[in-house]
Amino acid sequence: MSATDKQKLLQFLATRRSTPTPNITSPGPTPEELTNILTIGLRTPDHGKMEPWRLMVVEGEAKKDLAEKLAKNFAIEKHTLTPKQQEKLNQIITKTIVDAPIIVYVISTIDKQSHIPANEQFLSSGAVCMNILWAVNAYGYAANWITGWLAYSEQTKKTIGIKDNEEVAGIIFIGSATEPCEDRKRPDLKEKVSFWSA
Ligand SMILES: Cc1cc2nc3c(=O)[nH]c(=O)nc-3n(C[C@H](O)[C@H](O)[C@H](O)COP(=O)(O)O)c2cc1C
Repeated sequence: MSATDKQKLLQFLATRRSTPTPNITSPGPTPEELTNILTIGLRTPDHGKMEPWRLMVVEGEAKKDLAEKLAKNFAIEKHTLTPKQQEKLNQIITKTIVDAPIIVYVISTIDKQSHIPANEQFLSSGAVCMNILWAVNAYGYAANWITGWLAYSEQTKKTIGIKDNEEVAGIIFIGSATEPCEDRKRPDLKEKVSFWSA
């Protein structure tokens, strides 16, 4: 890799950021780009080569079906959420799901009998989510990784076909940003990094 390419790559790594879900709209990746994004997503560290994850893509008409089913579940379960959570979810169910061209569910498939700890299997799914964000952003598209009720509602898990040994690690909304977004406050290395000494 040339020095210029390295600089460009490092600049990308240093500045990549998510886009708020209400600001994600069309266009999204082409089918070929999506295949590359998901391939990069699954090129992920995985203790024991277990591949303890699967991906479910929701796009096109399927998003409308999902939005309708989620709206029904939400009506039943929303009393368990704070007013602020309800407002945010309502926006996602009624608008963002329809606006964002592609939604990817990253599902952790945990083998509890394995000698690889369950939390390591789940961590690998987190790495898949992060890799998908890198790949989406590298193509110049916008994305956001969310969970909350959409990932944890028992009724919704049934709706989308999450099995007993599975958990949703992330729901990645993918598309283009309606407007440039400000970066958020980033961690202070002095607070977060220490150097161990005996
Ligand atoms: C596991 C996980 C779950 C998240 N769930 C939500 C969520 O439900 N709602 C939300 O507004 N943000 C959620 N976030 C935060 C968003 O992804 C946020 O946009 C992100 O932290 C921004 O960081 P970035 O700009 O470095 O990508 C979650 C983040 C992670 C890692």
